[in-house]
Amino acid sequence: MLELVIALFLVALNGVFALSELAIVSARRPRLKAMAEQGRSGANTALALMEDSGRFLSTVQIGITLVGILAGAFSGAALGDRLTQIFLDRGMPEGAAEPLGYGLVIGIITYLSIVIGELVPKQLALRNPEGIACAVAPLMRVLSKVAAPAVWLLNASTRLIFGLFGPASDSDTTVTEEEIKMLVVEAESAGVIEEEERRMISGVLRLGDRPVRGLMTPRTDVDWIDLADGEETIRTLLIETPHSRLPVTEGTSDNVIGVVQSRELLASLLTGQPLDVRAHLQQAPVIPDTLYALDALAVLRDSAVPVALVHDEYGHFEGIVTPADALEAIVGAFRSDSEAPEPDATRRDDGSWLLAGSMPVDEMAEILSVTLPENRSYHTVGGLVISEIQHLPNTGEHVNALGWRFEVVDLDGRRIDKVLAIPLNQRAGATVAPT
Ligand SMILES: Nc1ncnc2c1ncn2[C@@H]1O[C@H](COP(=O)(O)OP(=O)(O)OP(=O)(O)O)[C@@H](O)[C@H]1O
Repeated sequence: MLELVIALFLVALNGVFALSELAIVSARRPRLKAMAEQGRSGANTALALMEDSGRFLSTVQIGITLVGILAGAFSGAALGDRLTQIFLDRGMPEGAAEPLGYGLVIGIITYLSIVIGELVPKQLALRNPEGIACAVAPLMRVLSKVAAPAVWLLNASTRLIFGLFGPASDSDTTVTEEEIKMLVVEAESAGVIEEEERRMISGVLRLGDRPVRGLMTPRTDVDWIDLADGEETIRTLLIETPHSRLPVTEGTSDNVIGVVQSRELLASLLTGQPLDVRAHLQQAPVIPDTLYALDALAVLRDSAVPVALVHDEYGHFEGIVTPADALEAIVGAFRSDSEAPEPDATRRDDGSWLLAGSMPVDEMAEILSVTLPENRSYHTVGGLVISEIQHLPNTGEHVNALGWRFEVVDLDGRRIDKVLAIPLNQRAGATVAPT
C-alpha cells in the first residue's frame, strides 16, 4: 500500500513540475508586470524566474528526472514485486506471474504519468498561465536555490555544448513589427498602456508602411494660386483660405513652382504695395506619391518650408503633405477653429460603419479587422471601392469585398465621399457583384 501511495505522490510531483514549467514559460510578461503592480503575490518572483529562465528550466529538468528515476527504481520495482507475489499466491506459475505483474505496473504507471503527470497539468497551465505562475513561483524559487550547484553544472555543460556549434544566429532574437503590434495589443488589454497610447504606437508603425499618398491633402482640396490669377481672385482666396501656405502654379496646374505664405501677401496688400506673388515664392520639396510617410517626414524635417508637393510618376501634381498630416495619421484628426472635423469612421448601432471615402485604407482595415491584399494599388476607402467595382460608381452602388459589403452612399462630384460598410455575415444571401 505504501508503495502505491509513494508512486502516486511521485506522479503528482511530476505534474507539479510540468505545470510550473509551462505556466512560467508561457506567461505573458506585460500581464505579470501589471499583476505585480497591483500587488499580486508571486508575480515578481515569477518575473524573476522568467528573467533567469536557464536556471529555472534546469531546476525543473532536475526535478522531473529525479522523479522519473525514483518512480522507476523504487516504487516500480517494489510494486512489481508485490503484484507478482499476489499472482503467485493465487497459484499462477512463476513464468507468467512475473511478466504479468511487472507489465501491469509499467502500464499503469506510464498511463498515470502521462495523464496526471503531464497532460492534465499542462492543459491547466495553458488555461491561466499568469495566475498559476504566481502561485507556483515561490516554491520554484526555493527549489532552484536548493538545486543551485547542480543547476550551475547543467548550465555550464549546456553552454559548453552550444559553444561548440558557434554563436546563436541573430534571427532568433530579432523582434518583428508584427510581434511589436501583438505585444502592444496585449499590453493594452493587460492595462499596462492606455488605448490612446496603443493607437498612437500603431499609427507610428504604420507610417513606415504607408505611402505619402495615403495621408496627403489631395489636389482637389488644396487652395493654390495660379500666377495668371487676377488680383481680385487672389484677394478672395486670401480672405477665405484657412491655410498659411499656398502652392503657386504657372502655366499648367501640374507646374507647381513653389509656395507662398498668405501672411506675407496680406502684409504687402495692407501696406499698399503691389501684389507680387513671385517675389514671395519659396522653394518647397517635391516628393513622389509612393514615398513612405516616414521618409516624407524626414524630407519635411530637413526642409526650410514645412510643405511637400506630391507628384505622381507622370509628373502630375497630386496634393500636399505637411507635418500636421503625419501627426494626424498618428493621433487622429484635429479640430480646427472654423469647423469640427468629421470623424473618418462612425459605428452604427446595427454593427455597420459609415466611412469617409478619403479614409486611409489601412486605418479602415484595423477597425474592420480585415487583412488587405499585399499588392493593392489603392490607399483610401474610395480607392478600394473603385478598385473592386472597376468603374467610377454612382450613389447606391455596392460591392462585396473582404467579408464586407461596401455601399457608396454619397458622392462629391465624381469623388466617393461616404461609404457604408456592412458585415456580410449580417446580410444573408449577399452577392459579390456590383449593382
Ligand atoms: N494650401 C492648402 N490647401 C489645402 N490644405 C492645406 C493647405 N496647406 C495646408 N493644408 C492642410 O491643412 C492641414 C493642416 O496643415 P498645417 O497645420 O501644416 O497648415 P495650415 O492649415 O496652414 O495651418 P497653420 O496656419 O497652423 O500652419 C494639413 O492636412 C495640410 O495638408
